[in-house]
Amino acid sequence: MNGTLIPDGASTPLLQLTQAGKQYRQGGRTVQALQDFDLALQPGEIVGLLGPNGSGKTTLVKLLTGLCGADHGQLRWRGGPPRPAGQGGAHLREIGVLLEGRGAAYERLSTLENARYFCELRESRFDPARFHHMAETLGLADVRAPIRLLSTGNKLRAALIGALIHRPALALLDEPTLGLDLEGVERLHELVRQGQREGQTFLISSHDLHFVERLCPRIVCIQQGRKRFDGPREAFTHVAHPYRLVVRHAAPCPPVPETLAGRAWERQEADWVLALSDPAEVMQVMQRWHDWLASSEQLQLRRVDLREHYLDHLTPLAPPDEARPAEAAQETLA
Ligand SMILES: Nc1ncnc2c1ncn2[C@@H]1O[C@H](COP(=O)(O)OP(=O)(O)OP(=O)(O)O)[C@@H](O)[C@H]1O
Repeated sequence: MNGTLIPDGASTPLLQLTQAGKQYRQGGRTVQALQDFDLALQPGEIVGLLGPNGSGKTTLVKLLTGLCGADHGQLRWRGGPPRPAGQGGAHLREIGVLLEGRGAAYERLSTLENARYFCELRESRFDPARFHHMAETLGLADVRAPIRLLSTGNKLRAALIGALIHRPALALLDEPTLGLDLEGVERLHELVRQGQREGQTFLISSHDLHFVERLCPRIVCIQQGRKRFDGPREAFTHVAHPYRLVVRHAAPCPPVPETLAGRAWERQEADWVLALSDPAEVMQVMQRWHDWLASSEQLQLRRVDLREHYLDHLTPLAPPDEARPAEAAQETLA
């Protein structure tokens, strides 16, 4: 797997969160931001945290950094005794955090002064060589200008340096690509990989699917405060039936060949859509229903992309007793 450090599943987790829960009050209403949330992070892992807006990602990051308390749940750090989740403690010095694309940056200071300041705050020695190497890796040239005068992308670079300068064992990066240009994203990749080579653990929350997919061997998906997926990237991106045959046709769809067990045409607006596994299945359907396909208004064959697959993962399943409209509408030509 591209030469990166593969965590040993049997080692003691750097961090272990169990059964964490957090509610907020919003006016007269209660919002369950996190529910029964378990998470173990191994040393040297890069984990991508995905979830729609309001799913609880930032709450999780805040809870791990003691910025918000938990209603219940426990946290262990380096296999130590369990403590109530969401509390402060000495371990916080070993954590670096970027929250909602912002982080450790006082805007009246320069990037250099800011990094020094945050090192002192965490009782860590400031290493000028590391600082200049980080600035160079991220492509930030003017490290002496006040941060408030920098562009949005460069403010983010300054905040990343402030968050990571003290070599935190765990880096929590919430939306680290917000406002970064393409080159900046590549450079951030490099910075994270360098950190991983030094044994750092990263939990990266982002809406940038391609960034997460390229960088993170493990994906955690959260929806409505609950964990919906936690596993290897390959399992997350694996699609059993990756091809979509999309047919625009006024006439009813034909029956699905028996060999495509369990699958059905789905009605998506004006189109009939069938999920297929491989080119052999595509050819089978095309040969069998040649005339129907040939008389269609439009015919398209495409592969499911990560975005679509991600939405499928996160779309709540319809209750079993609720017939899906496409299936209900399906008729046969036979
Ligand atoms: N301080 C707060 N007071 C009240 N409700 C809050 C507070 N912070 C978050 N929430 C609510 O908790 C839920 C989870 O929010 P959170 O910010 O953790 O989600 P998120 O996944 O980070 O969202 P986004 O992708 O939009 O940043 C949302 O319903 C949000 O409205």
